[in-house]
Amino acid sequence: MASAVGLLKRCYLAQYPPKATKASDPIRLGILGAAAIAPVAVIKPAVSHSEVVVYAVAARDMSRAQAFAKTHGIEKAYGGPNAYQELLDDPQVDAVYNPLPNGLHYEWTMKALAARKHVLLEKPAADTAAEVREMFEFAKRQGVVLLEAFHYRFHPAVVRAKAILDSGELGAVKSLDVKMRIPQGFMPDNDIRFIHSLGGGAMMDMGCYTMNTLRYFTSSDPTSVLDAKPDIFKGKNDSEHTDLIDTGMEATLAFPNDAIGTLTCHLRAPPKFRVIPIWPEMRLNMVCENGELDFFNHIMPVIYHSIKVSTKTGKEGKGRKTRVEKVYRPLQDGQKGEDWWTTYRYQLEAFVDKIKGREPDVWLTEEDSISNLEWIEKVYEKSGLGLRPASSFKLPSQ
Ligand SMILES: NC(=O)C1=CN([C@@H]2O[C@H](COP(=O)(O)OP(=O)(O)OC[C@H]3O[C@@H](n4cnc5c(N)ncnc54)[C@H](OP(=O)(O)O)[C@@H]3O)[C@@H](O)[C@H]2O)C=CC1
Ligand SMILES: O=C1OC[C@@H](O)[C@H](O)[C@H]1O
Repeated sequence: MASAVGLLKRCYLAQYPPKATKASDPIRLGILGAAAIAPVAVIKPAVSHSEVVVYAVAARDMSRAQAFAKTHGIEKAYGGPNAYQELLDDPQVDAVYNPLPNGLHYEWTMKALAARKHVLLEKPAADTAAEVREMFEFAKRQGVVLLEAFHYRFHPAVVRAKAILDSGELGAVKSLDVKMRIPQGFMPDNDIRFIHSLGGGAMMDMGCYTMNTLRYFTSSDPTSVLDAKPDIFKGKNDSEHTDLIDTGMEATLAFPNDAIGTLTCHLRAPPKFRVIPIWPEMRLNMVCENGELDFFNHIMPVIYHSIKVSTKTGKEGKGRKTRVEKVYRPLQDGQKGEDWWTTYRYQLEAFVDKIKGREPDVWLTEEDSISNLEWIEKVYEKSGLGLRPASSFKLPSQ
C-alpha cells in the first residue's frame, strides 16, 4: 500500500512539480524546435529549478512556435525559416536545448556553440563519431558546456546499481544483456526515426541507450562487435534509403576479460507468437562471477524500478541470497534530489551546476559520448546497414 502511494505521489509530482522561486539571474534556456520531448526533458524539470527559466522556443513555423510558447508559458517565440538562428542570436539566451532530429544535431549544436551558448544536446549526440569529437573540441575552445542528454545516468538508482558492481560484491562481470523495446503501433511511418537523412534507425534511437548502458556498467568499451542483426523498416515514407533503416537491432559484443554483452533495441517490436501484444521493455541483466544483478526499468526509474541482487552462497556457490533495492533519492550525503525528480530533473540539475562552475553530482565525459557513437557505428557496419550520413554543414570558419 505504502509503495502504491509512493508511486502515485512520485508520478503526480513529476507531472506537476512544485514551482521554485526563481533566482534574480537564472540561466535563460532556448529550445530549438517545438519537439515532443521538450516538455518532459526540460520544461517541466525547469519548473522546480530556481536557476533556470525556459525563456524562448524556435520552430520552423511561427504559429507552431507561438502555440508551443503559449501552452508552456514561454516568453519568446521565434518562427519561420530563420527561427533557430534568430534564437541563437538572442543575447538573452544563455543556453540551448537541442532536440532536433539526430541528423541536425551537429549543425545546430555547432551554430549554438559558435554563438557561445551552452548546449544540452539530445542523444545520440550526432550521426558520426567524428562529428561528436568536433562538437566537444569546439565547445572547449568556446568555453561553454556541452552535454549529451543521457538522462538515465543521472538518476540515483542507476548510480546505485553501478556502485554495487564497482563494490566487487558480485565479482567480475561475465555477461550483460540490455533490452529496450517499444511495441509496434506507437510510431508512424513518417517518424523522424525512420528517415535515413535525419539519422534514423533503432540503433541510433533506443540503441544508443543500450550501447551506453553496456559501456557504463562494464566501465569499458567493447573490444569487438561479434554479431549485429537488424530488422529492416517495412513501412513507407517519402524519404530515401528506407532499406537502410533498422526498426530493431540485436547485437552481441565482446568486452575485456571475456565478458559478453548483448543488446536488443526495437521501435516496433512485434507481438509474441504474432498475436500476444508485448509491453514496453527496459531491462538490464548482468551475470557476474559471484552473483547476478537484474535492473528493471533503468531508463525511467522514477515511475518504478527494481534492482534485484542475488549473490551466491554455500560451499559450492549453489545457494542464493537475494535482495531488492529501490533508490529514488541520492544515497550519498550532500547530493541533491527528491523522490519525484525524474531522470531529466537530475540531468538539468547537473547541467546547471556545470554552467555555474559547481561540481555536478554526476557528469558524462566527452570521451564517453565519442566512444558511444564509435561503437554504434561499428554495430551498423557489422549489420551491413552502414553509417548514418555525416552532415554536410560546415561552420564558415572551418
Ligand atoms: N531523452 C529522451 O528521453 C528522448 C529523446 N529524444 C530525442 O530527441 C530528438 C527529437 O525527438 P522527438 O521530440 O521525439 O521528435 P519530434 O519529431 O517531436 O521533434 C523534432 C523537432 O525537430 C524539428 N525539425 C527540424 N527539422 C526537421 C525535419 N527536417 N524533420 C522533422 N523535424 C524537424 C521540428 O521542429 P519545428 O517545431 O521547428 O518544426 C520538431 O519539433 C531526437 O534526437 C530523439 O532521439 C526523443 C524522445 C525521448
Ligand atoms: O527515451 C526514449 O523513448 C522513446 C524513444 O523513441 C526516444 O527517442 C528515446 O529517447
